[in-house]
Amino acid sequence: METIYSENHKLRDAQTELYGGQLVYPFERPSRLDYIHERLTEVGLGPISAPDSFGMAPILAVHDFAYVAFLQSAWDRWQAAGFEGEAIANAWPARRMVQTCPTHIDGQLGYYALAAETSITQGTWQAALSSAHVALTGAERVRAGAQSCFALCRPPGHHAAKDLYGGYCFLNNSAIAAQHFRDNGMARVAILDVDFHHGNGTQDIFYDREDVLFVSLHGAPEYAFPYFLGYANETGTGAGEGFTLNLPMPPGTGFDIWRTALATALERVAEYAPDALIVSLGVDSFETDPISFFKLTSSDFTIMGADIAAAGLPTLFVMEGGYDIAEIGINTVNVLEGFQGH
Ligand SMILES: NCCCNCCCCCS
Ligand SMILES: [Zn+2]
Repeated sequence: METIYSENHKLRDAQTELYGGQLVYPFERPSRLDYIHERLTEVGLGPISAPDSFGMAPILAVHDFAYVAFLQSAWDRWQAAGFEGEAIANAWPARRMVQTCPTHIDGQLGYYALAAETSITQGTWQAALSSAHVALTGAERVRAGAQSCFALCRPPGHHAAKDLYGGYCFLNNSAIAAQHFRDNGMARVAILDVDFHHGNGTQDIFYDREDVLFVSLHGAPEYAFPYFLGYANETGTGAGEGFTLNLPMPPGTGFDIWRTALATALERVAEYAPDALIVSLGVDSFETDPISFFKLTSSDFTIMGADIAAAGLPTLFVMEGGYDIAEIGINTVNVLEGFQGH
C-alpha cells in the first residue's frame, strides 16, 4: 500500500495545549508521525510519496470562505493584537447569545473554535493545507485505480466542520477527500470513522446529504470529547435522514464489543454500496491511549484492518488521532497490514 506524506506537518509545532487546567505540551505532536513513518519503513508497507498541490478549490468546496480566511490570518492578527502566548479561544457564543462573528481576533477565535485545547500558531495554516493535500493525493491514487492508499495526515481533521476548528483539527481531510470523490465522478462515498472520538465535523458537513454516508464508532458523548454530538439518535436530516450512523460505546469497551459495532457499521456500508470507502483512521481506541477509554490491543488493530478489507471496497485511509506515541506506529501500521492480508 502506498503512503502519502509531507514533512510540512512539522510546521504545526504548537507548544501549549489547555489540559486539566494547565498548559501542557500538546498530545498531538510532530513525533506522532515520526513513529508511524519509522514503522512504515520498517515493515516496507509500500512507497512513501510526497503530495501534489490542489490549491484552494477543494478546501473551499467543504469549508466556508470566511472560516478559511480566518485560519489563514489568525496567527498574524493574534500577534498584531499584542498577545504573548499561542492563540487560544477563551470566549464563546454560548446559549442565548448571538452567533455573530466579532471583529476582534480574540472574539473570532471563540466564534470558530469548538473547544479550547487547540491553539493556533505560526505555521498551523500551512500544515493544515498540506495535510488536506495529502488526503487529496491519496484520493487521486484511489480514483486512478489503487485498491487502497494511506494518507498520513497531520494535523488531523475529523473534528473540523465547515466553519469550526478544535480537537486538534482545522481542515477536515476526510470530508475534503470525500467531496473530491463526489466532484470527480463517484456517486456515493462512505466514511467510516474508527477514531476513538466522534467525528463531529465530518457528520456535520454531510448531515443533510444522502450522497455521503457517515458511520462512526466512538466513546459515548456523555463521557468523551467532543461531548456535544455523536448520540445514536443522530441519524441525519432531510435528504440525509438515514445516512448517519453513530455507534457510541461506554468507558472500558474492549475489542469484543467494539468489533461487533464494526460489523454493524460495515453492514450499513455494504447496504449503501459506495464507490469508495474513506476510513478516518484514529488509533486512540488503544488500551493505553492517554486521553481515551477503550481497551483495544495492538493485535486487535490487525483484525480491524482485515475486517475493513472484507468490505471489498477501494479504500482511502486518512490518519486522524492516536496519542500513545510509542505505540502509534505499530497500531496504525497493524491496521494497514491487516487490511492487506499480511
Ligand atoms: N480531556 C480531554 C480533552 C480532549 N481534547 C481534544 C481531543 C481531540 C482528539 C482528536 S482525535
Ligand atoms: Zn481521537
